[in-house]
Amino acid sequence: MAPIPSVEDLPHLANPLEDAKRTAAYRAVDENLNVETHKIIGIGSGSTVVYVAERIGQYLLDDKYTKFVSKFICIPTGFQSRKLILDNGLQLGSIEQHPVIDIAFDGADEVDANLQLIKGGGACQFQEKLVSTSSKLFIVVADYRKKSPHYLGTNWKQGVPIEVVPSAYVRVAHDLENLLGAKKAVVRQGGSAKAGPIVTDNNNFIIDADFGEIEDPKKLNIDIKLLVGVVETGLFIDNAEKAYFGNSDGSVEVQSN
Ligand SMILES: O=C(CO)[C@H](O)[C@H](O)COP(=O)(O)O
Repeated sequence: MAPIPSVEDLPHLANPLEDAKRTAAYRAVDENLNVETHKIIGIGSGSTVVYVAERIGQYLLDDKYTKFVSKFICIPTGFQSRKLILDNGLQLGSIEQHPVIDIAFDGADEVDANLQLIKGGGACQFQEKLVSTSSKLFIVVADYRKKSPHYLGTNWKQGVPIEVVPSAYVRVAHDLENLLGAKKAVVRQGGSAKAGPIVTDNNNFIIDADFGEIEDPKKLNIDIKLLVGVVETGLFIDNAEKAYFGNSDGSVEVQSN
């Protein structure tokens, strides 16, 4: 028996930002996961959702919850999240087998006051969108830096991540700049870890398109989706139910519509 550690008694992590991420994730799980009624769980990608999987893994080890949590089927949003599920002893499933998800948790790059999101900093937004829009309840976990002071694009300056079919990247980048007014649309590179573009879990490329501050994310999302060659955008519209923002002082702000 390993009772679930209470959020208040946790030893500090290496830095306050990690503490903020962990507190947000643990509270999001504790306050939204219903072990008796939820069976199919979506697990997103990024550094904050690591603590979501960790918390659900703690429930699994607590005798009070084992019988429920051992029956959970967790649906990943990519390679990293598959590994998180397995490393925490949870059961892995696929969205083909479970197209309706009870609850999904994921991180975000920026969240506005209406709970519209930019996602895809980790290049997983297609599968993240597939999972979050297949979920009856979608909960965002983030640290305080992700809360937008105004429009999307105020804090997240890297641009809207857009997954594109590789052969269409020049055409899409051109259309983003010339038809939709992006200031810059660049194919994301692998950096020192890889020569050439990043290839997503679906074998596509990512274009980061800088639209500055985005006044109407709903319209922009539709406009981008209509471009030939676009697989999915990193604008998550009218999808999230709540966002948990962890602060470095240990407090958590919960935003809901
Ligand atoms: O969208 C994502 C990956 O594609 C991530 O959820 C987003 O980048 C947030 O990551 P982190 O929790 O590390 O800040």
